[in-house]
Amino acid sequence: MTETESIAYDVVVLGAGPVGENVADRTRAAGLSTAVVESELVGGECSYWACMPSKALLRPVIAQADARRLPGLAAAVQGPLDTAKITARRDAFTSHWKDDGQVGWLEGIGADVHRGHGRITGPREVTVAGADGTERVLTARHAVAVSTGTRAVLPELPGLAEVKPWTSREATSAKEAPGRLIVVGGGVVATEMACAWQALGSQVTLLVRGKGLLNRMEPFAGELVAEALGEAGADVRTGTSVASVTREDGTVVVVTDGGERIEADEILFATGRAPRTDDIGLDTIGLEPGSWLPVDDSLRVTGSDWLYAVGDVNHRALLTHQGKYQARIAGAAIAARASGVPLLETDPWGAHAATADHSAVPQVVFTDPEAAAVGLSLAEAEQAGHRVRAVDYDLANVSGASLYGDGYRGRARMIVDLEREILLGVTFVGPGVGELIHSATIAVSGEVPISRLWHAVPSYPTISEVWLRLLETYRDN
Ligand SMILES: Cc1cc2nc3c(=O)[nH]c(=O)nc-3n(C[C@H](O)[C@H](O)[C@H](O)COP(=O)(O)OP(=O)(O)OC[C@H]3O[C@@H](n4cnc5c(N)ncnc54)[C@H](O)[C@@H]3O)c2cc1C
Ligand SMILES: NC(=O)c1ccc[n+]([C@@H]2O[C@H](COP(=O)([O-])OP(=O)(O)OC[C@H]3O[C@@H](n4cnc5c(N)ncnc54)[C@H](O)[C@@H]3O)[C@@H](O)[C@H]2O)c1
Repeated sequence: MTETESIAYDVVVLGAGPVGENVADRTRAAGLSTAVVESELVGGECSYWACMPSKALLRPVIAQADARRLPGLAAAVQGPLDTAKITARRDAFTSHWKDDGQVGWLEGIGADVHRGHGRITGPREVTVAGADGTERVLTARHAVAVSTGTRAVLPELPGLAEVKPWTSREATSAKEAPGRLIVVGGGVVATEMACAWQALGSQVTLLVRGKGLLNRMEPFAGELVAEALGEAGADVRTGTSVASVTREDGTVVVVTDGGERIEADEILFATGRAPRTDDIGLDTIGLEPGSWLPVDDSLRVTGSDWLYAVGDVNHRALLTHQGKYQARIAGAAIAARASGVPLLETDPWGAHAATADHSAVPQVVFTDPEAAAVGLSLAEAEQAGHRVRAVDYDLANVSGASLYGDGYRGRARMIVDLEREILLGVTFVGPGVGELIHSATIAVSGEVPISRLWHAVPSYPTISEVWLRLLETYRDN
């Protein structure tokens, strides 16, 4: 028989990924009693099957590629990577898929962790079904925050389930490199995982249905990454779709839309994400199960005064750092409303408005070379009706870049809003540029005028001197 317990809180957070954890952090800091519901591991996709394990796999790959561009060091790093040691280090970064540390952290801030599958069962009510058959009804005096994230989407190909394809979960947690790996997709997961597993010992074939990789960034980002993947030995095929896939005697067999047959040991589908909202009780409150949850800038779901959707699940920006930013804002908005503040600071850039989601989202793709961007690309800026100029610079001509590695290849672009003389977007592609993007994020989110950027002097000889070159190029052309 099911035993039901009922507990009242100020706030109930559904989903304890990085975003749910941060909502709880802020509501607890405001003195609100907070329950956090988690059906798998506290820490979410990011900690166990996404950001952390993928970057732990990629870090030695990038370090080796950098070292190979330095005479005197290159010879010392010619051998293959030690995949077993790298996956062991990756396992340590995922705490061996145990969440005691993160549970302890949540308990340390005074949040109650409820393990089990949570479903909304009415206004301000979440029912948690525990694995042991228990049921707890959690009621929220002020807010329910949904931060249930996403899952991988697989294309509808007949017999795909029998092939047992990899999704991002298997690609980030595999113990060994498959001899041959087909990667389907041209987005961030596909390019990062193709780069990682090619270097870790697989022969990778990347099947991209579109014209190129990373198509949300400036076109040169995908071009430079594709070129480097090819040089690393991967077979990058653009304009290629999977017509059928089967597993024959253990071997994966893909037939492409062009009729080519490709064999592999494993196949990874990195073909996008869907919201984990199909089984969280949205129908009980008049919302569509399986849909992304649209929100206002305080992260409150359209039409509701108690339901918030934070992180991946609202589809604003599927990135951990951006979800955590939203969590800080949602937590502050929940706390302000709970304390009866009559007017919230919801104007652009106010304390209760996730304004950066619209105009200043940064992202780093951790491939060799790295691709990093913030704000709008040229195409996005033009589409939005801005009068803009794209200013380009070849990173190879920056002293700091040529010192960084011989034969340095990279490119930078800034998008100048010609009306306001501020930057709408910046993209850097090249080895070592990931750490540069925050300078651009400050320029874009701060709407720093070009006239003032001249006074932000980059140190010599760093790759950051590209800032000076971009300003000179803008001034002189
Ligand atoms: C391979 C890969 C690499 C990535 N690398 C990066 C990166 O380098 N940098 C970056 O910024 N972003 C990266 N991302 C994106 C990043 O993982 C997500 O943006 C981030 O995890 C979103 O956090 P979240 O808390 O919204 O959701 P999630 O991390 O998905 O967490 C949601 C949590 O909710 C739980 N949950 C779901 N439904 C229920 C329910 N009904 N009841 C109880 N609990 C539930 C889940 O178990 C999960 O723990 C990567 C993504 C992938 C796939
Ligand atoms: N370093 C990072 O910041 C990082 C790393 C990984 C993932 N992420 C985030 O996670 C999210 C998910 O990434 P993703 O790469 O899974 O999704 P994505 O939406 O970025 O890319 C999906 C790719 O699959 C292709 N595709 C979709 N359906 C297909 C089909 N049926 N057949 C062939 N190709 C198909 C698309 O054209 C696209 O190239 C992204 O928003 C990304 O920003 C971030």
